[in-house]
Amino acid sequence: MTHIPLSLYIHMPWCVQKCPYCDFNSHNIKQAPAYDEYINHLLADLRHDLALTNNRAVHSIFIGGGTPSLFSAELINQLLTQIQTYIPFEAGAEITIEANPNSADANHFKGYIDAGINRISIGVQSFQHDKLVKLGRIHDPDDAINAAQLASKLNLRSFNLDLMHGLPDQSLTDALSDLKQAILLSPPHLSWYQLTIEPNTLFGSKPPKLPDEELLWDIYQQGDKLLTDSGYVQYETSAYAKPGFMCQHNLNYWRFGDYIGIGCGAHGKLTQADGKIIRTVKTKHPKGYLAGRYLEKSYQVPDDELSFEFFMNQFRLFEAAPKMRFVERTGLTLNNIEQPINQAIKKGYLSEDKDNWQLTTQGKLFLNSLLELFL
Ligand SMILES: C[S@@+](CC[C@H](N)C(=O)[O-])C[C@H]1O[C@@H](n2cnc3c(N)ncnc32)[C@H](O)[C@@H]1O
Ligand SMILES: C[S@@+](CC[C@H](N)C(=O)[O-])C[C@H]1O[C@@H](n2cnc3c(N)ncnc32)[C@H](O)[C@@H]1O
Ligand code: SF4
Repeated sequence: MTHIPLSLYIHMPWCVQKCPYCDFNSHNIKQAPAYDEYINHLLADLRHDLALTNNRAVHSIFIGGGTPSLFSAELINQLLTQIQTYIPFEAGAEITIEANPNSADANHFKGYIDAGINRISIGVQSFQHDKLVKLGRIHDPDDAINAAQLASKLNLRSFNLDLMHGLPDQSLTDALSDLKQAILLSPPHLSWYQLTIEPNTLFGSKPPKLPDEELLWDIYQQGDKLLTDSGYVQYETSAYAKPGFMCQHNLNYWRFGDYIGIGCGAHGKLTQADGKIIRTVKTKHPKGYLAGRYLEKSYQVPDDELSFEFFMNQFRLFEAAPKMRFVERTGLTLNNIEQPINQAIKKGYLSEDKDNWQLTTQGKLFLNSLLELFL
């Protein structure tokens, strides 16, 4: 177990304004406390989790939200400096912060790099003004272009642009035009999400009219081809990267690695020395969290759910899956899954060689049926 990489996720739960499609844990900035107070709570929260980490160093860090770029570079510096007094970072650890693309937030970029950040993920969503308005975004296309250009000039290892497609009133040309603009900015990583309507959002209660299935399929097919022709490799349904620039933090989640989760609503997964896998869930609402009630619950993943959980994560990735990774990260043996694996191969969802399993095109298309075999 000592070989399982350990990541750290840090949640910053405030935004200037809630976007009508967003179901992430974010709250209005008007209710935010002094940000340095929150930093102190994050550190206290981390101290409680240290007992579960078995003295491992941190392999990657992701500061997500909400809108982490509301935090000044000075506070991010304090946070990362303090964390290192508790837990060492591996040499070359990827350290990402998410940023909204308005100029105030972009002004923080340079200071973030001085604080140790080496990857910035910018929430662009679209480069078309009318789409941004429909999405309730408070930035305009030029802000996004400026933020991306700034990121590309700074001494970062990588930066990412988040784009969404399947937007209200979006044509194929609109969607491809967003991608073309993104490609011109040459981000090493591009996340391209299809807009989903989430129940607990404004769009959930008042759904906008979205492109029909046929158009969505065309957007996906042609967008994917455009990205591939431009040198991006799709390594997960929504994740594209130039070779060598896959997101180490997300890769660790999907390879069933371990992670500490601190901050409002953050999730963690921590394998213990005896092989038990513990999941932690932190208090979602800032009110409870700021009162010092960090941990909402923690529980052990039952043995009979481990293989499903492993494959649900691993098969999001299109890479070959090493069989020994299953053994190492679940503590189970290959005998435990011989029957479902053979069925998956028979149905054409998987192929295998001595050391690896490989998801087939059929497997990608019928992922749910494949995963059900492990229930
Ligand atoms: C937590 S948000 C982070 C970034 C930052 N707060 C921002 O909005 O710029 C992560 C990303 O998830 C994507 N996302 C959020 N809600 C979505 C939805 N309903 N459907 C598809 N993608 C969504 C957006 O691309 C967003 O940038
Ligand atoms: C949807 S992903 C976007 C990643 C981005 N596209 C990139 O490549 O950098 C990030 C979001 O997922 C959520 N998230 C990630 N890890 C989490 C964890 N351990 N606990 C709670 N939320 C998490 C947060 O809302 C975070 O802002
Ligand atoms: S999409 Fe980003 S800015 Fe909008 S509410 Fe969600 S976390 Fe906040």
